[in-house]
Amino acid sequence: MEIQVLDKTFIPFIDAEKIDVRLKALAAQIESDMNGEVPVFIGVLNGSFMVLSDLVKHYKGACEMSFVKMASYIGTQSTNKVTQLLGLDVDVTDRVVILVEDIVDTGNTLVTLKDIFDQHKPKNVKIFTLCLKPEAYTKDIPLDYVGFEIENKFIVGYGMDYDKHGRNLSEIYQIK
Ligand SMILES: O=P(O)(O)OC[C@H]1O[C@H](OP(=O)(O)OP(=O)(O)O)[C@H](O)[C@@H]1O
Ligand code: HPA
Repeated sequence: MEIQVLDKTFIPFIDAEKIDVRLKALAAQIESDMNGEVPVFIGVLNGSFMVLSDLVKHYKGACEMSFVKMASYIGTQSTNKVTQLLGLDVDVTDRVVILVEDIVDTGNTLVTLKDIFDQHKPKNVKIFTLCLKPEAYTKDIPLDYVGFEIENKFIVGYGMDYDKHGRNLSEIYQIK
């Protein structure tokens, strides 16, 4: 059934059961890749709150988790855009970090995040994303765990917003 979010109409795209089945499979894959390591799952707010929660429920091994948020602001010079990481409260030195995203689109967010995390000298940074738009992603950071490769159309729900709305939808919808 079509839904309306603000001024846009969306159609059902990935249902809750399909998301759950995929997360369960990926959690098992991560577990088998860990070889006894205790990973630190790091969700990137706001969008990743649902996916991290549901992913770790399927992860049966030992793990830690936390969330971070990117903060972009204009510096003293109007062209000087600075991006900062807020909330990293785990020492990730020599740890296996799994960055958890709801979506990788252009990859701009990911490039900045990966740079910041690398400065903390982790053993390894792996990238998890529930959705990937391969036509839009032109960066060369390898994506280790991808839930769904999707076409280059705007989606909403399951944590993802359209102008701050629609994050609470339990399924993913695509713009009509
Ligand atoms: O690959 P990109 O083109 O960089 O897009 C992906 C990013 O965009 C969204 O976050 P957003 O910055 O909208 O913040 P939000 O998570 O609070 O919605 C999403 O959660 C990713 O972090
Ligand atoms: O398609 C999208 N939907 C919601 N948020 C996003 N951030 C990047 N791409 C998207």
